[in-house]
Amino acid sequence: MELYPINLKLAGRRAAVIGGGGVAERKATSLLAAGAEVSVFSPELTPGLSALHEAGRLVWVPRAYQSGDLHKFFLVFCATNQADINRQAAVEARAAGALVNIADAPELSDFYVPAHIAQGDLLITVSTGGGSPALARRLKEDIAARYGPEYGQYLALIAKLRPEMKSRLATAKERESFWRETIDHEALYLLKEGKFSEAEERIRHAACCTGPES
Ligand SMILES: C[C@@]1(CC(=O)O)c2cc3[nH]c(cc4nc(cc5[nH]c(cc(n2)[C@H]1CCC(=O)O)[C@@](C)(CC(=O)O)[C@@H]5CCC(=O)O)C(CC(=O)O)=C4CCC(=O)O)c(CCC(=O)O)c3CC(=O)O
Ligand SMILES: NC(=O)C1=CN([C@@H]2O[C@H](COP(=O)(O)OP(=O)(O)OC[C@H]3O[C@@H](n4cnc5c(N)ncnc54)[C@H](O)[C@@H]3O)[C@@H](O)[C@H]2O)C=CC1
Repeated sequence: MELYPINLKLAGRRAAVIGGGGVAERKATSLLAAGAEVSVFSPELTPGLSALHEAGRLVWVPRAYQSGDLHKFFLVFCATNQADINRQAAVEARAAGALVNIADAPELSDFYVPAHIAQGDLLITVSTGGGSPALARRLKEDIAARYGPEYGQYLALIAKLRPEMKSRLATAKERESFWRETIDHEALYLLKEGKFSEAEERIRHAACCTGPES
């Protein structure tokens, strides 16, 4: 089935994770990284989830999931090792208006979590449509080796220039061709070498030599 790719803003949004095992920990960790308010319903937690709870990063409801638990959540992850409980919780969550991910039932889920790498605001995701999470993970590792932190730094520099170029270049068409032509491998190389000010200088120079008059 064709999936629709979308990157969600989760700051201040509530997410529930049912279950406290390894899968729940992976989901809770990436939710927290995106700024979600996470509640975990589970009689037990992995050491990693316990540490997050002790650090005040998430709410732990220390018991089995009960019907009535899932009001007012934007996302719900059903990640216990009990297939029937996961399905029951999913039905309740969806009826309450949440989007639901069921760890052991892709076919019943509203969305899948892709493998991802983040370098600053650069986010690269890999999905196999549920066909092979192991392949998604392997591709992610290959991509992470190819696109290092210098890409996040480069993005931060050119993102800063965008408002300026918007006022300098009058039409969307001009801006489009400027940005398409401006990806600069030399600047990326300088960033990789740790030469931040040289890279910034180079990017600024390319931008300042462009304008309606040039
Ligand atoms: C459908 C989906 C639903 C969802 O969870 O969103 C789903 C479902 C299932 N995964 C299972 C197993 C494994 N999952 C992983 C790892 C990851 N799984 C993730 C996502 C997804 N997993 C969604 C589809 C994503 C896509 O489109 O490909 C990643 C990418 C993201 C994340 O979880 O954060 C994360 C990589 C983290 C990273 O980046 O490192 C590994 C590998 C490993 O751990 O090394 C294994 C063992 C090897 C294998 O099976 O491939 C099983 C049990 C199968 C069984 O019982 O045999 C099911 C259920 C089923 O398939 O029925
Ligand atoms: N989607 C994915 O990425 C993956 C999914 N899976 C599937 O995900 C499920 C969970 O896997 P793991 O975390 O490895 O399992 P696990 O056995 O380590 O953890 C299960 C957790 O669920 C809790 N639990 C059990 N009954 C509960 C209830 N009624 N209410 C609340 N919590 C309850 C347990 O206390 C435990 O913390 C399995 O069904 C597995 O097949 C496995 C690997 C990856």
